[in-house]
Amino acid sequence: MADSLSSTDARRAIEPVSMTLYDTDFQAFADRLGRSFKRYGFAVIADHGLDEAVIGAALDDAKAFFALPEDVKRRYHQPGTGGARGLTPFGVEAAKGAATVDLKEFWHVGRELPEGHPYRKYMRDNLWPTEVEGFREHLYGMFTAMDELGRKILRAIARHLELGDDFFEDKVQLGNSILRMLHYPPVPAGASGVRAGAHEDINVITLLLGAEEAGLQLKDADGEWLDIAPPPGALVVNIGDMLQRLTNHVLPSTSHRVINPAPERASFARYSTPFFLHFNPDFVIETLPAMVSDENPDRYVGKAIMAEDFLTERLKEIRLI
Ligand SMILES: O=C(O)CCC(=O)C(=O)O
Ligand SMILES: [Fe+2]
Repeated sequence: MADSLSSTDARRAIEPVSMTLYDTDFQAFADRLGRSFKRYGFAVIADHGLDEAVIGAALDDAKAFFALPEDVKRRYHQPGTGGARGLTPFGVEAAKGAATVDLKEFWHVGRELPEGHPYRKYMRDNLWPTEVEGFREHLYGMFTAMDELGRKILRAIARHLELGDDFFEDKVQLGNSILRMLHYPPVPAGASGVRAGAHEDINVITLLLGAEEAGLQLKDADGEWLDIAPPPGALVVNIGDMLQRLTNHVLPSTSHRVINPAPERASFARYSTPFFLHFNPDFVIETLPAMVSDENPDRYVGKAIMAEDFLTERLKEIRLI
């Protein structure tokens, strides 16, 4: 019998693009990726090449941290700071305009900058729990790996948009990017709220691992919710609002959510790890002239905004500041 919560049919499932094509036929990779983004706002990348040991170590440490007693975990919560670093406890974040909070807790790792760097005023120091050995090394290793892969993927997006392959490099190389280690605990029967309410990501692109545990859905152009069911180990990538805005919606930022598990998976936790790749804080987001046409007039005339100001506005909306 059809399950009304899982609406994907095979014809509409996102076809994975293999990262091996990146080296053998970059243009073909860029085109396939670009087509998927234009169609769904999402792409699925197989064979991403991230070191499994790096991913595994970070994930094990995150699981160990989330298993600590609540009062210990809460020592790493800094209320009112945008949740930029450390723990955001269960029951704090809510999707923009949502009535209920999301059924999740998460840990944020950000970029580390040398003493005296001008961007330090935008980036707080990371927090590192002393209870989990190796946490700092493993989590920052994962941050660095995701940051590099994200910049590599942006080269393909730039190729697809015909901007010059290194277009994004000097705009994101010190971006205010965030690695989010997410924990969705088991959902008790009759729980109110959802794991993650419908939202769009704020940033440039998001790289997501761990979405093979069911629940992630995107809202298709016709309003239908489609399951995103990546093959094991694949990377899900989506366009965020900042890139949608820069490209005048040529690349769409698509609404997505994580629905609660089916009864047979309700006693399982879900762990996923989005990396939110951001622009450098002082990059000004202003419609690219090449993305404006008669059919697609500039949607943001006179609305140039610095990446950091855009982020602050949006964090207020999701109750993080
Ligand atoms: O957990 C997931 O699969 C997606 C999470 C997500 O969309 C987010 O944290 O922005
Ligand atoms: Fe998201």
